[in-house]
Amino acid sequence: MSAEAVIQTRNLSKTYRDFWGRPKVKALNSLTLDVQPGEIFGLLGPNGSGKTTTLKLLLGLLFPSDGEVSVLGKPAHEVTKNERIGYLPEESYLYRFLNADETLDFYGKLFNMTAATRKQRRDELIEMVGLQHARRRQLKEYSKGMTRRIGLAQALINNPELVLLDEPTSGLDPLGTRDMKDLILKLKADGKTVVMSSHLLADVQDVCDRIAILYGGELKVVGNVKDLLESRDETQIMSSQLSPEAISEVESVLKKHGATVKSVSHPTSTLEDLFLRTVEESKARPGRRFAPGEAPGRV
Ligand SMILES: Nc1ncnc2c1ncn2[C@@H]1O[C@H](COP(=O)(O)OP(=O)(O)OP(=O)(O)O)[C@@H](O)[C@H]1O
Repeated sequence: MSAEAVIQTRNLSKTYRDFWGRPKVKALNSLTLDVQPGEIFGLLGPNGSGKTTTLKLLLGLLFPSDGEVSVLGKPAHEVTKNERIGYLPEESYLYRFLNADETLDFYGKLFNMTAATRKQRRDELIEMVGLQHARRRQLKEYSKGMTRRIGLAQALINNPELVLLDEPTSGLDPLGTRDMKDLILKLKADGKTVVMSSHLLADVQDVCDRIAILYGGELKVVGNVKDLLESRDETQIMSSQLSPEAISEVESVLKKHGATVKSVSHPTSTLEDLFLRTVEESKARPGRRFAPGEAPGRV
């Protein structure tokens, strides 16, 4: 095992048992992986592939059936290490009748913070997650996006070194998703290690340095996102608009070098990019309408 990894699992397995102790579901089968300090690591996989089980094993909320797991240099079952971890569960269980200030104050007390530290941390976090306007509203009035934000603030109350996020963008609209992704990138910029589980692939691609894909509780793919997505046997050259004559000249040069042109087209952006540009443009110029087929320019 490498000494510096923030998370190390070796042949980690979990079988859920039924009431009688008989094996029911093999949720995780021999998972071996390392997460390095300062990286954003994505755990991907379809429903039921073992992502949440893995996060709960890291937190020591579940005991492995087999294998080893260490987090921040300690065995996962040592719950004192959780003081250095922030966890955003898939569903945050927050007190509906508290407001944002009271919620963070409550969790600050659980970490034995002084009143002055609690106030400072609360102000920093509320600003970071953009809830200043709603800090005195009860959480029962919060939208899904606002609930996710206060959940993240709560997970960060102890200024953790490692942040575990279970489906951080699920149920958020594209604006909320963009904000959450920016917050995750900010955590990395602040030197934290982030592990996030998701089945929303575009979100993972945008923020993660490395990913693991689980299927049926088994690790199928692990690696650097850019390396995994790069197709090394093809070359892409992007130029400004070319005339048909120029394109045929380029084709003949390529032929001379034994290569073939597979396609000539205009690059496309993503639907998320188009959506966000439309919202930005609508905010900036409320009266503006786009003709069918027209789109706001790239920012
Ligand atoms: N407490 C439990 N008892 C029995 N089986 C469980 C329990 N928790 C999870 N499982 C099963 O273990 C498998 C892995 O579940 P897990 O929640 O880890 O998957 P996941 O990848 O997080 O799924 P999702 O994307 O739906 O959140 C599934 O087959 C699930 O039904």
